[in-house]
Amino acid sequence: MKEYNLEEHSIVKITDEVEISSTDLQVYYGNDHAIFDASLEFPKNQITSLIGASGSGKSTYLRCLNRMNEKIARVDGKIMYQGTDINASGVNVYEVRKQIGMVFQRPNPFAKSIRENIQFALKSNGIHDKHVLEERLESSLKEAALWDEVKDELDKSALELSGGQQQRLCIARSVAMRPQILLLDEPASALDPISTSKIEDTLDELKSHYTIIIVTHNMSQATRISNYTAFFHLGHIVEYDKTKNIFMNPSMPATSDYISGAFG
Ligand SMILES: Nc1ncnc2c1ncn2[C@@H]1O[C@H](COP(=O)(O)OP(=O)(O)OP(=O)(O)O)[C@@H](O)[C@H]1O
Repeated sequence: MKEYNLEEHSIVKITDEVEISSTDLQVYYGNDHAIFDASLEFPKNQITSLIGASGSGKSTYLRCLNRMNEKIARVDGKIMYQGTDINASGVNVYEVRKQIGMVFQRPNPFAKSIRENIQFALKSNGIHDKHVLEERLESSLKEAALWDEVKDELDKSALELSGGQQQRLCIARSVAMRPQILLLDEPASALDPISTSKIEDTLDELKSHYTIIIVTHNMSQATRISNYTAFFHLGHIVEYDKTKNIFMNPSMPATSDYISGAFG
């Protein structure tokens, strides 16, 4: 692979309202420095894609945004959300994760009914009113575009759903908590093209209510769904801009080489 000057980068300041941002974020796994000086601002109610070759640090960075890394890595730097640094002492990690939900690469529903998958976390958070629980069940499944397919079998095991339906159930489970931000780590990479397209349509609908940050290896997907894109290389954010600029007119040689398939 060609060597690039990683001291140089091109990161736009966004003009839209910022929902969450990182400043000079560093992540270390033991002695390995995995993320270098990552400063980014994410626009509210829009979709941002994180792209880059395998091992470039996309998932590590994403996981920092709701403190999923804190047991496995050392994280320095600030992540500001609603005026608070989420890593500051005294900040409750469970509250952070209620506001900033996460959907993983492999669908991971609980081995419970569809209804329980949605209502379990709500009940654990003190919501026991049956009317509220049923309303959240229906609204979340509708938001994740799954309601019409499952409304007559809500007590069926989630494990009997297809992979694509399971992933939409995981999205519904996240939105049931009424977060502000949804983080998704390659949510469609294990799915067929039709299920992928349904997930993309769902995300497009969801962005009017949620700020969405998605890791994807699929550059056509980033082009189709995201407003902004950040390109990662060897733990550095090399370029961040509106998606159309990243793909039509990249500023940095590494971005240009990556999107034209020279490596990755
Ligand atoms: N739990 C971990 N322990 C130690 N090192 C890790 C851990 N997770 C990731 N790394 C290292 O951190 C670097 C970034 O990995 P990361 O998974 O964030 O990259 P990525 O761009 O998301 O890759 P992929 O696209 O393959 O998922 C890599 O060198 C990886 O080996």
